[in-house]
Amino acid sequence: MRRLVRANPYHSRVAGPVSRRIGVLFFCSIGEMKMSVGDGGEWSWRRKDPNSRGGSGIRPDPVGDDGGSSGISSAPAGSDTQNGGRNSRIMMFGDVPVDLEATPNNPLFFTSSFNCNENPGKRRAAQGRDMGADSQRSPEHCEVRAAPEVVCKKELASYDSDTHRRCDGVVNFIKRKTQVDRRNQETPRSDGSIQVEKLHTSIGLKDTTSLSASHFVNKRKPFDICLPRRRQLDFAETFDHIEDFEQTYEAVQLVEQESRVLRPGMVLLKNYITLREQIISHSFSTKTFIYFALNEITRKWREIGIGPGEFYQPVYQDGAKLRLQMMCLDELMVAHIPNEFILAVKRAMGDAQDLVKKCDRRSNLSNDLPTMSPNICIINFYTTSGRLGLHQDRDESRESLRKGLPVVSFSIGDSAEFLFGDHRDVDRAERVVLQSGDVVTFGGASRMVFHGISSVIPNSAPKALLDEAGLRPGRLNLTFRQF
Ligand SMILES: O=C(O)CCC(=O)C(=O)O
Ligand SMILES: [Fe+2]
Repeated sequence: MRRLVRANPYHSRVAGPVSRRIGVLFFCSIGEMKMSVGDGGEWSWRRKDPNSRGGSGIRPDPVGDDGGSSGISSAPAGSDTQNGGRNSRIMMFGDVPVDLEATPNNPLFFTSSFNCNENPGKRRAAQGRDMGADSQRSPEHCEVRAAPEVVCKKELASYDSDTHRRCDGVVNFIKRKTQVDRRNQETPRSDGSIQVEKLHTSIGLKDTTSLSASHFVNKRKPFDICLPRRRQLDFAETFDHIEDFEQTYEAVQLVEQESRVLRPGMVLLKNYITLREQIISHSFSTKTFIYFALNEITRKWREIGIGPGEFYQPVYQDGAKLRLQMMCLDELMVAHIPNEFILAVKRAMGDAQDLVKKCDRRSNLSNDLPTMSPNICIINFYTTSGRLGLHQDRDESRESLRKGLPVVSFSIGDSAEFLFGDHRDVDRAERVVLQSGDVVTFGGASRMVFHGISSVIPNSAPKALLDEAGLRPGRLNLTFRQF
């Protein structure tokens, strides 16, 4: 772990008053802490059944009125018309070997985070916990959706024996899924299910397969996190403007400036990106992290958008559209996590650990906030109406969850209200505003903390970020994890 230079303005500001820190720690220590280890070990990012809302909480349940968590990307529909009514997007970088074990009970794509053949009552209860009206959707959705996944498993087996690396499995799989979707004709039936007829023989799908769950409609123009007509980020040019950017950026840092331990294992580094810049000038900095992130992500997004992985909007069997958008990534489009991101994450982790230690000298970091090596990066983009329901991040391996390896989350763009707590209960959750440049780390005793975004605060992004980088109004969030 690379250590922060100690003599820096950041450190004089990070810890905050002792009384306050103790208050936070005390409060948290008496809270009920659930450390349930769920389906760790399964790769289930963005593969959750959009109809299953909640489940074991593996993926976010976009708050309240949203259609649950998604496949590779999700975008709850909202009032934002600028992007066609979608209010969040997700994409993923990563370099994680994935063991794909598709079975009818554990299909790989769009699966629920709970077992499809599990007690339907239990599942329904889980779905209904905080999901609003849509929670009464039929649990069969999950079961019948196993069909294409089984097909894909077959495909995958042969794919694996090709030259492709095994770790491409997820992506290969998704590609197959995309092909299945394209080559099959879907006809709604009177009972609400969908008859799928094979149009292409090489896929290996049975002649007809019933699907009662969501399917793919409404292909749209690709989403771009930068506004139209903006030039693509040009690094050389960008660096010329960096001083201006920094000044403006700092000027709009409005709210609390103080980094602090939010609860055991959960650290907020305020205004971190800018502060880092004051300290490190000799290497890739976190200021450039913003630009780099935008550049990388925008580029990837565009690549993906024009490729086969277009967004689509699934529908319920009654025709209601899920309030999210999904995207399938092709293997060619999976990006490794740029090294610069990894460095920035490691530094942030080191600084968060320093803060924990500073607050409690007796802290044992390997328990309280262990170090992780990021190999997954999930990128969310929230437009100004975006939000994300309280959820636990439990998609990582059992081992990773058991060790409490932290999630490190960077915020860029508009500020947002971040909720966190021991329960999936908005009323009981604590709140903190995350601004552009803030980093939140949660591991150790907070690894399974419920968290979410209740709102994005419009017009709160650093102006320069919009002007210089052309970022669309909204919030970009990058979470790094170790599988
Ligand atoms: O946007 C955020 O700050 C949280 C994102 C998150 O919790 C997730 O992607 O799992
Ligand atoms: Fe999360």
